[in-house]
Amino acid sequence: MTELTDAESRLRDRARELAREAAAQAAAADRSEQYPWPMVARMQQAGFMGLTIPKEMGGPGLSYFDAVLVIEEFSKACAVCGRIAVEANMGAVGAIMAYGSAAQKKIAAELVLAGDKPAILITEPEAGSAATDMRTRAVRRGDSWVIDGDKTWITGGGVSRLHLIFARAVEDGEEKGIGGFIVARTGEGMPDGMTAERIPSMGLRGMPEANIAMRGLVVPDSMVLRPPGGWARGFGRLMDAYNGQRVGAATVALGLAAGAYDHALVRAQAREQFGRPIAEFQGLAWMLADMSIELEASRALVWRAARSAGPNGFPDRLAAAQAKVMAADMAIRVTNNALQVWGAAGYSRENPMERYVRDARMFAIAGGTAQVLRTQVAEQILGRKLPQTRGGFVRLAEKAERAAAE
Ligand SMILES: CC(C)(COP(=O)(O)OP(=O)(O)OC[C@H]1O[C@@H](n2cnc3c(N)ncnc32)[C@H](O)[C@@H]1OP(=O)(O)O)[C@@H](O)C(=O)NCCC(=O)NCCSC(=O)CCS(=O)O
Ligand SMILES: Cc1cc2nc3c(=O)[nH]c(=O)nc-3n(C[C@H](O)[C@H](O)[C@H](O)COP(=O)(O)OP(=O)(O)OC[C@H]3O[C@@H](n4cnc5c(N)ncnc54)[C@H](O)[C@@H]3O)c2cc1C
Repeated sequence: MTELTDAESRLRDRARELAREAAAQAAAADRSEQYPWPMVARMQQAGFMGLTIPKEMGGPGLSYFDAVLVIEEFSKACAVCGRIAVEANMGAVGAIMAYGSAAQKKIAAELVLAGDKPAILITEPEAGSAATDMRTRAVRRGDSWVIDGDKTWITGGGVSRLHLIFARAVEDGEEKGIGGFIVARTGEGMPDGMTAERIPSMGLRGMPEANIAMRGLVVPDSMVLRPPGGWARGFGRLMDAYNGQRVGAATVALGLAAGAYDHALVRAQAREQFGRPIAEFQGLAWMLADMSIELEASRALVWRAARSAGPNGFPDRLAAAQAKVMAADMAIRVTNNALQVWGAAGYSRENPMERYVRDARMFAIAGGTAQVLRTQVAEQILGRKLPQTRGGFVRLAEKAERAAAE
Protein backbone atom coordinates (compact mmCIF):
# COMPACT_ATOMS: atom_id res chain seq x y z
CA MET A 1 0.00 0.00 0.00
CA THR A 2 1.34 3.44 -0.95
CA GLU A 3 2.50 5.54 1.98
CA LEU A 4 0.62 8.74 2.73
CA THR A 5 2.35 12.11 2.68
CA ASP A 6 2.37 14.12 5.90
CA ALA A 7 -0.39 16.36 4.55
CA GLU A 8 -2.51 13.34 3.61
CA SER A 9 -1.99 11.77 7.04
CA ARG A 10 -2.97 15.00 8.77
CA LEU A 11 -6.11 15.30 6.65
CA ARG A 12 -7.08 11.70 7.43
CA ASP A 13 -6.44 12.23 11.14
CA ARG A 14 -8.64 15.32 11.16
CA ALA A 15 -11.43 13.38 9.49
CA ARG A 16 -10.93 10.49 11.94
CA GLU A 17 -11.28 12.89 14.83
CA LEU A 18 -14.56 14.39 13.61
CA ALA A 19 -15.81 10.93 12.66
CA ARG A 20 -16.10 10.21 16.40
CA GLU A 21 -18.95 12.71 16.45
CA ALA A 22 -20.37 11.11 13.33
CA ALA A 23 -20.34 7.72 15.07
CA ALA A 24 -22.16 9.12 18.08
CA GLN A 25 -25.14 10.28 15.97
CA ALA A 26 -25.24 7.49 13.35
CA ALA A 27 -27.79 5.27 15.13
CA ALA A 28 -30.10 8.23 15.84
CA ALA A 29 -30.01 9.35 12.20
CA ASP A 30 -30.82 5.78 11.14
CA ARG A 31 -33.75 5.52 13.57
CA SER A 32 -35.19 8.97 12.93
CA GLU A 33 -34.53 8.70 9.17
CA GLN A 34 -33.67 12.39 9.28
CA TYR A 35 -30.88 13.98 7.26
CA PRO A 36 -28.12 14.70 9.83
CA TRP A 37 -28.05 18.50 9.52
CA PRO A 38 -26.07 19.12 12.76
CA MET A 39 -23.35 16.71 11.61
CA VAL A 40 -23.31 18.29 8.16
CA ALA A 41 -22.77 21.67 9.83
CA ARG A 42 -19.79 20.21 11.72
CA MET A 43 -18.38 18.75 8.49
CA GLN A 44 -18.84 22.09 6.76
CA GLN A 45 -17.14 24.00 9.60
CA ALA A 46 -14.22 21.57 9.45
CA GLY A 47 -13.87 22.15 5.69
CA PHE A 48 -14.88 18.68 4.51
CA MET A 49 -17.59 19.96 2.16
CA GLY A 50 -16.05 21.09 -1.13
CA LEU A 51 -12.53 19.72 -0.61
CA THR A 52 -12.09 19.31 -4.37
CA ILE A 53 -13.30 22.82 -5.23
CA PRO A 54 -10.36 24.70 -6.79
CA LYS A 55 -8.65 27.50 -4.88
CA GLU A 56 -9.73 30.10 -7.43
CA MET A 57 -13.35 29.21 -6.57
CA GLY A 58 -12.73 29.54 -2.83
CA GLY A 59 -12.12 25.86 -2.06
CA PRO A 60 -8.93 24.16 -0.86
CA GLY A 61 -8.33 22.54 -4.27
CA LEU A 62 -7.57 19.08 -2.89
CA SER A 63 -7.51 15.90 -4.96
CA TYR A 64 -9.94 13.02 -5.37
CA PHE A 65 -7.47 10.95 -3.39
CA ASP A 66 -7.62 13.42 -0.48
CA ALA A 67 -11.42 13.24 -0.61
CA VAL A 68 -11.26 9.44 -0.54
CA LEU A 69 -9.20 9.49 2.66
CA VAL A 70 -11.86 11.66 4.31
CA ILE A 71 -14.80 9.63 2.96
CA GLU A 72 -13.40 6.36 4.30
CA GLU A 73 -13.04 7.77 7.81
CA PHE A 74 -16.60 9.11 7.92
CA SER A 75 -18.00 5.93 6.38
CA LYS A 76 -16.41 3.73 9.07
CA ALA A 77 -18.49 5.63 11.60
CA CYS A 78 -21.57 6.75 9.66
CA ALA A 79 -22.09 5.68 6.06
CA VAL A 80 -24.66 8.45 5.51
CA CYS A 81 -21.97 11.00 6.46
CA GLY A 82 -19.60 9.25 4.06
CA ARG A 83 -22.13 9.57 1.24
CA ILE A 84 -22.59 13.25 2.06
CA ALA A 85 -18.83 13.70 1.74
CA VAL A 86 -18.95 11.91 -1.64
CA GLU A 87 -21.54 14.19 -3.18
CA ALA A 88 -20.02 17.31 -1.63
CA ASN A 89 -16.75 16.54 -3.42
CA MET A 90 -17.49 14.44 -6.51
CA GLY A 91 -20.20 13.82 -9.09
CA ALA A 92 -22.27 16.93 -9.81
CA VAL A 93 -19.83 19.37 -8.22
CA GLY A 94 -16.90 17.73 -10.02
CA ALA A 95 -18.70 18.00 -13.37
CA ILE A 96 -19.54 21.67 -12.80
CA MET A 97 -16.00 22.56 -11.69
CA ALA A 98 -14.63 20.88 -14.82
CA TYR A 99 -17.11 21.97 -17.46
CA GLY A 100 -19.04 24.88 -15.98
CA SER A 101 -19.03 28.56 -16.89
CA ALA A 102 -17.55 30.99 -14.36
CA ALA A 103 -21.06 31.83 -13.12
CA GLN A 104 -22.06 28.15 -12.77
CA LYS A 105 -18.87 27.35 -10.86
CA LYS A 106 -19.46 30.27 -8.52
CA ILE A 107 -23.03 29.17 -7.72
CA ALA A 108 -21.96 25.55 -7.16
CA ALA A 109 -18.88 26.43 -5.10
CA GLU A 110 -20.80 28.80 -2.82
CA LEU A 111 -23.56 26.29 -2.18
CA VAL A 112 -21.27 23.34 -1.49
CA LEU A 113 -18.78 25.27 0.63
CA ALA A 114 -21.76 26.48 2.67
CA GLY A 115 -22.74 22.85 3.34
CA ASP A 116 -24.88 21.69 0.44
CA LYS A 117 -24.69 18.11 -0.78
CA PRO A 118 -25.67 18.32 -4.45
CA ALA A 119 -27.98 15.82 -6.15
CA ILE A 120 -27.31 14.08 -9.45
CA LEU A 121 -30.41 13.13 -11.43
CA ILE A 122 -29.78 10.37 -13.95
CA THR A 123 -31.98 7.35 -13.19
CA GLU A 124 -35.59 7.12 -14.34
CA PRO A 125 -38.32 4.60 -13.59
CA GLU A 126 -37.80 2.96 -17.02
CA ALA A 127 -34.10 3.76 -17.41
CA GLY A 128 -31.93 2.41 -14.60
CA SER A 129 -28.95 0.43 -15.90
CA ALA A 130 -29.97 1.46 -19.40
CA ALA A 131 -29.49 5.11 -18.45
CA THR A 132 -29.14 6.28 -22.07
CA ASP A 133 -32.79 5.28 -22.57
CA MET A 134 -33.80 8.23 -20.39
CA ARG A 135 -36.94 10.08 -21.49
CA THR A 136 -36.61 13.36 -19.60
CA ARG A 137 -36.55 16.11 -22.23
CA ALA A 138 -35.27 19.65 -22.11
CA VAL A 139 -36.85 21.65 -24.92
CA ARG A 140 -35.30 24.96 -25.90
CA ARG A 141 -37.64 27.96 -25.76
CA GLY A 142 -35.65 31.08 -26.62
CA ASP A 143 -33.17 31.77 -23.82
CA SER A 144 -34.51 28.99 -21.62
CA TRP A 145 -35.07 25.25 -21.58
CA VAL A 146 -38.23 23.60 -20.33
CA ILE A 147 -37.72 20.23 -18.65
CA ASP A 148 -40.33 17.51 -18.29
CA GLY A 149 -39.69 14.05 -16.93
CA ASP A 150 -39.41 11.79 -13.91
CA LYS A 151 -36.27 10.76 -12.05
CA THR A 152 -36.11 8.14 -9.33
CA TRP A 153 -33.85 7.13 -6.43
CA ILE A 154 -32.35 10.57 -6.28
CA THR A 155 -30.09 10.79 -3.27
CA GLY A 156 -30.75 13.91 -1.26
CA GLY A 157 -33.96 14.70 -3.15
CA GLY A 158 -35.72 17.33 -1.05
CA VAL A 159 -32.63 18.36 0.95
CA SER A 160 -30.10 19.14 -1.80
CA ARG A 161 -29.94 22.67 -3.17
CA LEU A 162 -27.79 22.08 -6.23
CA HIS A 163 -29.19 19.68 -8.84
CA LEU A 164 -27.49 18.35 -11.96
CA ILE A 165 -30.20 16.95 -14.22
CA PHE A 166 -29.36 14.66 -17.14
CA ALA A 167 -31.90 15.20 -19.95
CA ARG A 168 -32.33 14.90 -23.70
CA ALA A 169 -31.76 18.28 -25.26
CA VAL A 170 -34.24 19.20 -27.99
CA GLU A 171 -33.54 22.30 -30.10
CA ASP A 172 -35.60 23.38 -33.12
CA GLY A 173 -37.59 20.17 -32.76
CA GLU A 174 -34.45 18.07 -33.16
CA GLU A 175 -32.91 15.87 -30.47
CA LYS A 176 -29.25 16.81 -29.98
CA GLY A 177 -28.06 14.39 -27.30
CA ILE A 178 -27.98 14.07 -23.53
CA GLY A 179 -26.85 17.11 -21.60
CA GLY A 180 -26.59 18.44 -18.06
CA PHE A 181 -28.92 21.11 -16.67
CA ILE A 182 -28.19 22.88 -13.40
CA VAL A 183 -30.98 23.87 -11.03
CA ALA A 184 -30.13 25.58 -7.75
CA ARG A 185 -32.78 25.80 -5.07
CA THR A 186 -32.62 29.13 -3.27
CA GLY A 187 -35.78 29.26 -1.14
CA GLU A 188 -37.10 26.76 1.38
CA GLY A 189 -39.35 24.75 -0.94
CA MET A 190 -38.51 22.93 -4.16
CA PRO A 191 -38.08 25.06 -7.29
CA ASP A 192 -41.26 25.73 -9.30
CA GLY A 193 -41.84 22.78 -11.61
CA MET A 194 -39.98 20.26 -9.42
CA THR A 195 -41.42 18.02 -6.68
CA ALA A 196 -39.78 15.38 -4.47
CA GLU A 197 -41.45 12.36 -2.90
CA ARG A 198 -39.44 10.25 -0.48
CA ILE A 199 -38.80 6.54 -1.11
CA PRO A 200 -38.50 4.45 2.06
CA SER A 201 -35.20 2.59 1.87
CA MET A 202 -33.56 -0.45 3.47
CA GLY A 203 -30.38 1.18 4.69
CA LEU A 204 -28.64 4.56 4.85
CA ARG A 205 -31.91 5.84 6.25
CA GLY A 206 -30.63 9.23 7.28
CA MET A 207 -30.25 10.05 3.61
CA PRO A 208 -33.49 10.76 1.74
CA GLU A 209 -33.95 8.96 -1.57
CA ALA A 210 -36.64 10.51 -3.73
CA ASN A 211 -38.72 10.38 -6.84
CA ILE A 212 -38.32 13.74 -8.52
CA ALA A 213 -40.99 14.90 -10.94
CA MET A 214 -40.27 17.79 -13.30
CA ARG A 215 -43.18 19.47 -15.03
CA GLY A 216 -42.43 22.57 -17.02
CA LEU A 217 -39.25 23.22 -15.04
CA VAL A 218 -37.64 26.31 -16.59
CA VAL A 219 -33.83 26.42 -16.75
CA PRO A 220 -32.09 29.46 -18.26
CA ASP A 221 -29.64 28.68 -21.06
CA SER A 222 -26.89 30.07 -18.81
CA MET A 223 -27.41 27.04 -16.54
CA VAL A 224 -26.82 24.42 -19.22
CA LEU A 225 -23.61 22.50 -18.50
CA ARG A 226 -21.71 22.22 -21.78
CA PRO A 227 -18.90 19.65 -21.68
CA PRO A 228 -16.44 19.72 -24.61
CA GLY A 229 -17.44 17.69 -27.67
CA GLY A 230 -20.98 18.99 -28.06
CA TRP A 231 -24.33 17.42 -27.30
CA ALA A 232 -23.55 14.14 -29.08
CA ARG A 233 -20.74 13.45 -26.62
CA GLY A 234 -22.60 14.99 -23.67
CA PHE A 235 -23.52 11.76 -21.88
CA GLY A 236 -20.02 10.33 -22.15
CA ARG A 237 -18.34 13.47 -20.83
CA LEU A 238 -20.81 13.71 -17.94
CA MET A 239 -20.07 10.06 -17.17
CA ASP A 240 -16.35 10.91 -17.17
CA ALA A 241 -17.18 13.16 -14.23
CA TYR A 242 -19.43 10.52 -12.69
CA ASN A 243 -16.47 8.11 -12.56
CA GLY A 244 -15.28 10.29 -9.67
CA GLN A 245 -18.47 9.57 -7.75
CA ARG A 246 -18.16 5.85 -8.54
CA VAL A 247 -14.84 5.89 -6.73
CA GLY A 248 -16.57 7.77 -3.91
CA ALA A 249 -19.31 5.15 -3.67
CA ALA A 250 -16.63 2.43 -3.62
CA THR A 251 -14.96 4.30 -0.76
CA VAL A 252 -18.15 4.39 1.31
CA ALA A 253 -18.53 0.62 0.80
CA LEU A 254 -14.89 0.17 1.84
CA GLY A 255 -15.24 2.43 4.86
CA LEU A 256 -18.39 0.92 6.26
CA ALA A 257 -16.98 -2.59 5.80
CA ALA A 258 -13.81 -1.51 7.62
CA GLY A 259 -15.98 -0.10 10.42
CA ALA A 260 -17.87 -3.38 10.76
CA TYR A 261 -14.59 -5.32 10.71
CA ASP A 262 -13.16 -3.16 13.54
CA HIS A 263 -16.21 -4.00 15.67
CA ALA A 264 -15.83 -7.70 14.81
CA LEU A 265 -12.17 -7.74 15.84
CA VAL A 266 -13.01 -6.28 19.24
CA ARG A 267 -15.89 -8.68 19.82
CA ALA A 268 -13.90 -11.75 18.74
CA GLN A 269 -11.27 -11.02 21.42
CA ALA A 270 -13.76 -10.08 24.14
CA ARG A 271 -16.47 -12.73 23.81
CA GLU A 272 -15.75 -16.09 25.40
CA GLN A 273 -17.45 -19.44 24.76
CA PHE A 274 -16.26 -22.89 25.81
CA GLY A 275 -13.99 -21.07 28.25
CA ARG A 276 -11.90 -19.23 25.65
CA PRO A 277 -12.12 -16.18 23.34
CA ILE A 278 -14.15 -16.96 20.24
CA ALA A 279 -11.22 -15.51 18.19
CA GLU A 280 -9.35 -18.76 18.99
CA PHE A 281 -11.82 -20.81 16.96
CA GLN A 282 -10.33 -21.28 13.53
CA GLY A 283 -13.70 -20.83 11.84
CA LEU A 284 -13.80 -17.24 13.09
CA ALA A 285 -10.07 -16.53 12.90
CA TRP A 286 -10.04 -17.36 9.19
CA MET A 287 -13.20 -15.33 8.66
CA LEU A 288 -11.43 -12.33 10.21
CA ALA A 289 -8.32 -13.04 8.14
CA ASP A 290 -10.38 -13.11 4.91
CA MET A 291 -12.05 -9.85 5.90
CA SER A 292 -8.70 -8.16 6.40
CA ILE A 293 -7.44 -9.45 3.03
CA GLU A 294 -10.54 -8.29 1.17
CA LEU A 295 -10.42 -4.89 2.85
CA GLU A 296 -6.78 -4.32 1.93
CA ALA A 297 -7.41 -5.45 -1.66
CA SER A 298 -10.40 -3.12 -1.97
CA ARG A 299 -8.49 -0.21 -0.46
CA ALA A 300 -5.67 -0.78 -2.96
CA LEU A 301 -8.12 -0.61 -5.88
CA VAL A 302 -9.95 2.41 -4.46
CA TRP A 303 -6.69 4.29 -3.90
CA ARG A 304 -5.42 3.36 -7.35
CA ALA A 305 -8.68 4.57 -8.93
CA ALA A 306 -8.68 7.81 -6.94
CA ARG A 307 -5.11 8.52 -8.00
CA SER A 308 -5.75 7.66 -11.64
CA ALA A 309 -7.19 11.02 -12.67
CA GLY A 310 -6.27 11.36 -16.32
CA PRO A 311 -5.94 14.40 -18.58
CA ASN A 312 -9.65 15.13 -18.17
CA GLY A 313 -9.09 15.44 -14.42
CA PHE A 314 -11.36 12.54 -13.44
CA PRO A 315 -10.53 9.05 -12.25
CA ASP A 316 -10.01 6.48 -14.97
CA ARG A 317 -13.19 4.72 -16.07
CA LEU A 318 -11.80 1.16 -15.88
CA ALA A 319 -10.10 1.68 -12.52
CA ALA A 320 -13.29 3.27 -11.10
CA ALA A 321 -15.48 0.37 -12.24
CA GLN A 322 -13.01 -2.25 -10.95
CA ALA A 323 -12.79 -0.56 -7.55
CA LYS A 324 -16.55 -0.17 -7.26
CA VAL A 325 -17.32 -3.81 -8.14
CA MET A 326 -14.71 -5.11 -5.72
CA ALA A 327 -15.65 -2.83 -2.82
CA ALA A 328 -19.42 -3.25 -3.26
CA ASP A 329 -19.31 -7.06 -3.31
CA MET A 330 -16.73 -7.12 -0.52
CA ALA A 331 -18.84 -4.86 1.73
CA ILE A 332 -21.80 -7.24 1.56
CA ARG A 333 -19.61 -10.20 2.57
CA VAL A 334 -17.58 -8.42 5.22
CA THR A 335 -20.52 -6.76 6.98
CA ASN A 336 -22.43 -10.05 7.06
CA ASN A 337 -19.44 -11.92 8.46
CA ALA A 338 -18.80 -9.18 11.00
CA LEU A 339 -22.39 -9.57 12.21
CA GLN A 340 -21.85 -13.34 12.35
CA VAL A 341 -18.92 -12.80 14.72
CA TRP A 342 -21.27 -10.92 17.03
CA GLY A 343 -23.88 -13.70 17.06
CA ALA A 344 -27.34 -12.75 18.34
CA ALA A 345 -26.03 -9.48 19.76
CA GLY A 346 -25.20 -8.41 16.22
CA TYR A 347 -28.76 -9.08 15.14
CA SER A 348 -30.14 -6.58 17.68
CA ARG A 349 -31.14 -3.14 16.51
CA GLU A 350 -29.36 -1.82 19.58
CA ASN A 351 -26.07 -2.82 17.96
CA PRO A 352 -24.56 -1.13 14.87
CA MET A 353 -23.86 -4.42 13.09
CA GLU A 354 -27.33 -4.77 11.57
CA ARG A 355 -27.09 -1.17 10.32
CA TYR A 356 -23.77 -1.92 8.63
CA VAL A 357 -25.36 -4.92 6.88
CA ARG A 358 -28.34 -2.87 5.65
CA ASP A 359 -26.15 0.06 4.62
CA ALA A 360 -23.76 -2.17 2.67
CA ARG A 361 -26.49 -3.52 0.41
CA MET A 362 -26.78 -0.37 -1.65
CA PHE A 363 -23.42 -0.33 -3.38
CA ALA A 364 -23.88 -3.31 -5.69
CA ILE A 365 -27.01 -1.53 -7.03
CA ALA A 366 -26.48 2.23 -7.07
CA GLY A 367 -23.87 3.95 -9.20
CA GLY A 368 -23.93 1.17 -11.80
CA THR A 369 -24.88 -2.33 -10.63
CA ALA A 370 -22.25 -5.01 -10.01
CA GLN A 371 -23.39 -6.71 -13.23
CA VAL A 372 -23.39 -3.63 -15.45
CA LEU A 373 -19.99 -2.54 -14.16
CA ARG A 374 -18.53 -5.99 -14.87
CA THR A 375 -19.65 -5.50 -18.46
CA GLN A 376 -17.96 -2.09 -18.47
CA VAL A 377 -14.75 -3.68 -17.16
CA ALA A 378 -15.00 -6.37 -19.84
CA GLU A 379 -15.47 -3.73 -22.57
CA GLN A 380 -12.37 -1.91 -21.42
CA ILE A 381 -10.10 -4.92 -21.06
CA LEU A 382 -11.29 -6.43 -24.36
CA GLY A 383 -11.19 -3.10 -26.16
CA ARG A 384 -14.54 -3.74 -27.77
CA LYS A 385 -18.14 -2.66 -27.35
CA LEU A 386 -20.42 -5.24 -25.76
CA PRO A 387 -23.86 -3.84 -26.64
CA GLN A 388 -26.60 -4.95 -24.30
CA THR A 389 -29.60 -4.41 -26.56
CA ARG A 390 -30.88 -7.35 -28.64
CA GLY A 391 -29.91 -5.76 -31.96
CA GLY A 392 -26.72 -4.17 -30.70
CA PHE A 393 -24.19 -6.59 -32.18
CA VAL A 394 -26.02 -6.63 -35.54
CA ARG A 395 -25.85 -2.81 -35.67
CA LEU A 396 -22.15 -2.90 -34.78
CA ALA A 397 -21.48 -5.42 -37.58
CA GLU A 398 -23.45 -3.30 -40.07
CA LYS A 399 -21.48 -0.22 -39.06
CA ALA A 400 -18.19 -2.09 -39.51
CA GLU A 401 -19.33 -3.31 -42.94
CA ARG A 402 -20.27 0.23 -44.02
CA ALA A 403 -16.89 1.53 -42.82
CA ALA A 404 -15.05 -1.21 -44.72
CA ALA A 405 -17.01 -0.43 -47.92
CA GLU A 406 -16.16 3.30 -47.80
C1 LIG B 1 -23.37 3.45 -20.08
C2 LIG B 1 -24.60 2.63 -19.82
C3 LIG B 1 -25.75 3.55 -19.46
C4 LIG B 1 -24.94 1.79 -21.06
O1 LIG B 1 -25.63 2.49 -22.02
P1 LIG B 1 -25.24 2.42 -23.58
O2 LIG B 1 -24.95 1.02 -23.98
O3 LIG B 1 -26.28 3.14 -24.34
O4 LIG B 1 -24.00 3.33 -23.56
P2 LIG B 1 -22.52 3.23 -24.10
O5 LIG B 1 -22.51 3.17 -25.57
O6 LIG B 1 -21.75 2.20 -23.35
O7 LIG B 1 -22.04 4.67 -23.61
C5 LIG B 1 -22.55 5.87 -24.20
C6 LIG B 1 -21.42 6.88 -24.20
O8 LIG B 1 -21.04 7.15 -22.86
C7 LIG B 1 -19.68 6.78 -22.64
N1 LIG B 1 -19.57 6.25 -21.27
C8 LIG B 1 -20.38 5.35 -20.69
N2 LIG B 1 -19.98 5.11 -19.44
C9 LIG B 1 -18.89 5.87 -19.25
C10 LIG B 1 -18.00 6.05 -18.16
N3 LIG B 1 -18.19 5.39 -17.02
N4 LIG B 1 -16.99 6.91 -18.31
C11 LIG B 1 -16.80 7.61 -19.46
N5 LIG B 1 -17.60 7.49 -20.53
C12 LIG B 1 -18.63 6.62 -20.41
C13 LIG B 1 -19.39 5.76 -23.73
O9 LIG B 1 -18.02 5.67 -24.01
C14 LIG B 1 -20.17 6.37 -24.88
O10 LIG B 1 -19.48 7.50 -25.32
P3 LIG B 1 -19.31 7.82 -26.85
O11 LIG B 1 -20.70 7.95 -27.37
O12 LIG B 1 -18.59 6.62 -27.39
O13 LIG B 1 -18.54 9.08 -26.86
C15 LIG B 1 -24.41 1.59 -18.70
O14 LIG B 1 -23.29 0.81 -18.98
C16 LIG B 1 -24.23 2.22 -17.36
O15 LIG B 1 -23.20 2.79 -17.02
N6 LIG B 1 -25.26 2.08 -16.51
C17 LIG B 1 -25.20 2.52 -15.12
C18 LIG B 1 -25.81 3.87 -14.99
C19 LIG B 1 -25.31 4.54 -13.72
O16 LIG B 1 -24.17 4.41 -13.32
N7 LIG B 1 -26.14 5.29 -13.09
C20 LIG B 1 -25.74 6.02 -11.92
C21 LIG B 1 -26.85 6.93 -11.47
S1 LIG B 1 -26.31 7.99 -10.15
C22 LIG B 1 -26.26 6.98 -8.80
O17 LIG B 1 -26.63 5.85 -8.81
C23 LIG B 1 -25.75 7.62 -7.53
C24 LIG B 1 -25.41 6.61 -6.53
S2 LIG B 1 -24.04 7.02 -5.71
O18 LIG B 1 -24.08 7.06 -4.40
O19 LIG B 1 -23.03 7.49 -6.49
C1 LIG C 1 -29.63 3.94 -2.43
C2 LIG C 1 -29.63 4.32 -3.87
C3 LIG C 1 -29.21 5.60 -4.23
C4 LIG C 1 -29.25 6.01 -5.56
N1 LIG C 1 -28.91 7.29 -5.88
C5 LIG C 1 -29.07 7.73 -7.16
C6 LIG C 1 -28.85 9.11 -7.47
O1 LIG C 1 -28.50 9.92 -6.62
N2 LIG C 1 -29.04 9.50 -8.75
C7 LIG C 1 -29.45 8.65 -9.73
O2 LIG C 1 -29.60 9.07 -10.86
N3 LIG C 1 -29.69 7.34 -9.45
C8 LIG C 1 -29.51 6.87 -8.19
N4 LIG C 1 -29.77 5.56 -7.87
C9 LIG C 1 -30.27 4.67 -8.91
C10 LIG C 1 -29.22 3.67 -9.38
O3 LIG C 1 -28.25 4.27 -10.18
C11 LIG C 1 -29.96 2.55 -10.15
O4 LIG C 1 -30.71 1.85 -9.17
C12 LIG C 1 -29.01 1.62 -10.86
O5 LIG C 1 -28.38 2.29 -11.94
C13 LIG C 1 -29.73 0.36 -11.37
O6 LIG C 1 -30.93 0.65 -11.99
P1 LIG C 1 -32.28 -0.12 -11.54
O7 LIG C 1 -32.39 -0.03 -10.07
O8 LIG C 1 -33.39 0.44 -12.36
O9 LIG C 1 -32.03 -1.63 -11.89
P2 LIG C 1 -32.25 -2.35 -13.31
O10 LIG C 1 -31.45 -1.64 -14.33
O11 LIG C 1 -33.69 -2.54 -13.55
O12 LIG C 1 -31.56 -3.74 -13.02
C14 LIG C 1 -32.23 -4.80 -12.33
C15 LIG C 1 -31.27 -5.99 -12.29
O13 LIG C 1 -30.95 -6.39 -13.63
C16 LIG C 1 -29.55 -6.39 -13.81
N5 LIG C 1 -29.23 -5.92 -15.16
C17 LIG C 1 -29.76 -4.88 -15.86
N6 LIG C 1 -29.16 -4.76 -17.04
C18 LIG C 1 -28.22 -5.72 -17.11
C19 LIG C 1 -27.25 -6.10 -18.07
N7 LIG C 1 -27.13 -5.45 -19.22
N8 LIG C 1 -26.44 -7.14 -17.79
C20 LIG C 1 -26.54 -7.82 -16.61
N9 LIG C 1 -27.45 -7.50 -15.66
C21 LIG C 1 -28.27 -6.47 -15.91
C22 LIG C 1 -29.01 -5.41 -12.77
O14 LIG C 1 -27.65 -5.66 -12.46
C23 LIG C 1 -29.94 -5.66 -11.60
O15 LIG C 1 -29.50 -6.73 -10.85
C24 LIG C 1 -29.70 5.11 -6.56
C25 LIG C 1 -30.10 3.82 -6.20
C26 LIG C 1 -30.07 3.43 -4.88
C27 LIG C 1 -30.51 2.05 -4.50
